[in-house]
Amino acid sequence: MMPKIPRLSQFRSKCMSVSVTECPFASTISKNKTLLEQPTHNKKQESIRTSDEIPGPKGLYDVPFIGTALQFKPFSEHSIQNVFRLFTSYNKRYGPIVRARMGADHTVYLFDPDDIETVFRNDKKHPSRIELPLTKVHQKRTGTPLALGTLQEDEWRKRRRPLRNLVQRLQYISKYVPSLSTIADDFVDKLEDKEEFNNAFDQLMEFTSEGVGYLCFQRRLGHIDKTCSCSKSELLKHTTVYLKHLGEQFFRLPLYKLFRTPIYNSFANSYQFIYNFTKREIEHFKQISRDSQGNEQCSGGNEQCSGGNEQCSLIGSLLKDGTLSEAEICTSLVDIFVGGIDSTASAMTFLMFHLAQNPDKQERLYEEVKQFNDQEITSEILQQIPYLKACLKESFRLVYPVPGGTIRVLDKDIDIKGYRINQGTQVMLCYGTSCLNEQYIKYPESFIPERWLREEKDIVNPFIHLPFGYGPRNCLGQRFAEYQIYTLMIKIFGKYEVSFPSGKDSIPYRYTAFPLPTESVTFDIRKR
Ligand code: HEM
Repeated sequence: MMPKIPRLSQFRSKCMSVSVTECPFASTISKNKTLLEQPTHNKKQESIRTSDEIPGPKGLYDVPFIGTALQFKPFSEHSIQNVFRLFTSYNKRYGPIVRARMGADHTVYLFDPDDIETVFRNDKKHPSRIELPLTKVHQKRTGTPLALGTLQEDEWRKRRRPLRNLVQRLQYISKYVPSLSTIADDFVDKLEDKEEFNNAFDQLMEFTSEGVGYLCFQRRLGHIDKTCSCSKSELLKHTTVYLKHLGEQFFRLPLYKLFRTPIYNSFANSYQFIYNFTKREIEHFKQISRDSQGNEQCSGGNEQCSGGNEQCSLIGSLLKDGTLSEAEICTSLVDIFVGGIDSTASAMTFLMFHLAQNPDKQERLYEEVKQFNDQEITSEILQQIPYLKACLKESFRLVYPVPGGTIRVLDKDIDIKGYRINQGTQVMLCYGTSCLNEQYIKYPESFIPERWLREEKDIVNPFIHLPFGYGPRNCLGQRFAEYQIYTLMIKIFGKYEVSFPSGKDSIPYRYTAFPLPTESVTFDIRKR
């Protein structure tokens, strides 16, 4: 169940009354910053205007495809990999509701958290997402089931239900925390006697693939190699190639629809490798089950099971559930495996960066986590780290994990800011840019984890910061990702002081699906 988010009206009055002198962060923030302004209200309009009247780029910019191309380099300063900057410029130029060309169709961009809330609250039971063109072509040619993220309606519901009952269940995922703790210990052992944590993003991918691999296949993949800083695993190599093509598919001319381009072949080859690997794991599980016939199988809900039991696996639980075919189970495991690698590694890279840049915040975190650093991390410990959770949330706000926000396709007509947006329209909910807009959040440029702590958090509208999405189509792996991040960060920040090499003050990145560093990242580390 998603936690219920209160409506904005319940806390707006409090939010509006905060002044700089009352601000709990006043010591760390310069006082000449603009105060939070009142977000625009939805006013009842006397006559509703059509969506054609929504402000946005017009003329040549409104011509299908050409209009989209003109918004990007070399015709403008914006690049496709940093598309959220284009969204920000729309907001500045046209206001809180904008309509612009995206390919053949129009997309409506919403920036006001009130309006984002309205769309989410009108989400149907089976929210639609746009199709991934490369994946779709691949599925047509090979006949493999489509990924969960691209399914719609009943097909999506059928696939998501058994996964939701396992991967989103606290009790089920908590079983994996001790194993994640061991994996984190192995990872931190690699840093022993080192003064640098080099190639950090790639190394963190090894950690996340080891963790999510354990969730999917109930065994260690051996990606954390103490002797080298970059795993040579074929599986990880293919996953990296697959994720790259997956993320870049929107930014390429879809020539692969006409013939098998080198990019298509590389994508298909990597997918097939991961799929075959997963299929072998399923066969292996079935063989073990046959060999130990008569032993009771654990579907993951067993209180006594630590998650280390061979039979307490996601594969076993999905086979036992029986609603998905074996091919669908295989595809679902691939979805989970690939979904949890670069996403979580990117989140940790930027969290470490923000903490390295803010030593006072890092010190507060150290005080919170130092007591747990030598222990096996348990789900109880993960209830006692509010500051680490706030740090992650704040880090996500500054480097949004998805470019700009999320897309929904409207299921019915909705009236927003006096305009009728018709059923079937693609709507981009731009909370990923609004959370950096001082109209909606105070001191947007500053890293202030404190704003998310219980005492303070209700001064921020929750609908401007949803790093894992919202509603029935939210991120399936949110809980697992968070557990992985918390476990490793406790181990690292409980033992090391982390800083960024002098002379450097940023990590250049670009978005594929997630923000990925464009150059190797190194942190300086000093044992406490
Ligand atoms: C920090 C890490 C992660 C971030 C920031 C993230 C973010 C997201 C977001 C924003 C969505 C779309 C939600 C929406 O449209 O409302 C999503 C979907 C999804 N995520 Fe994650 N994710 C992360 C980690 C993971 C992990 C670890 C897994 C697997 C264990 C995973 C599996 C998925 C899947 C399968 C979907 C598609 C869900 C569907 O369409 O039903 N993600 N994620």
